[in-house]
Amino acid sequence: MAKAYLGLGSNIGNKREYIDAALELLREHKDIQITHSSSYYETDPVGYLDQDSFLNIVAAIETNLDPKALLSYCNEIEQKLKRKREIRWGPRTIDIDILLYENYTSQDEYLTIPHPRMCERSFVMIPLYEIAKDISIFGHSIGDIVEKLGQEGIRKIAYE
Ligand SMILES: Nc1ncnc2c1ncn2[C@@H]1O[C@H](COP(=O)(O)OP(=O)(O)OP(=O)(O)O)[C@@H](O)[C@H]1O
Ligand SMILES: Nc1nc2c(c(=O)[nH]1)N=C(CO)CN2
Repeated sequence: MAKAYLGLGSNIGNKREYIDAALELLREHKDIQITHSSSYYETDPVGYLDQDSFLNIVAAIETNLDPKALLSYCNEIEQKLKRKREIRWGPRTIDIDILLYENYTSQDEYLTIPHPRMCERSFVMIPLYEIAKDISIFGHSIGDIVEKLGQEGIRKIAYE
């Protein structure tokens, strides 16, 4: 089994329902177990600013799928939940990114791991830090990365 971390985000419609539906579809796969999931965070949009705030979480999984098969299942979930690609970094019902997959690295356009923009995104790093306090990415400890990013534009939501 390989350990991987997924970043999930939604900013259209009932954002929490989309995130929860994606988690459920991940759970339904026989080769994926969700071991931890972070709190939900309301986050200001990054990259393309003229859109609603996002709901973001990070989930830790154990999986027998290889990275490409995992990506293709994540894409399948995005399609099921009616994700449309219209504007780069624009609004979406659901987005699932593979952030890390064991010590695996890959750099092709179809799949780059670690996710190339993760370290500059507080909407990824803060929830990731909540469930993975001891990891390092590109030789930097996650605690240092999170401290540098700060807490601006991200608010933890206290759902029941
Ligand atoms: N680690 C990764 N996780 C998910 N998709 C990836 C990854 N690396 C490359 N990709 C590729 O990126 C393509 C575009 O993904 P997507 O439309 O979700 O980008 P985005 O979420 O809008 O932007 P960003 O990549 O900055 O998060 C996907 O079709 C996928 O093949
Ligand atoms: N706050 C926030 N901003 C984003 C997000 C996201 O999930 N949250 N995803 C993007 C493309 O992956 C672009 N911008």
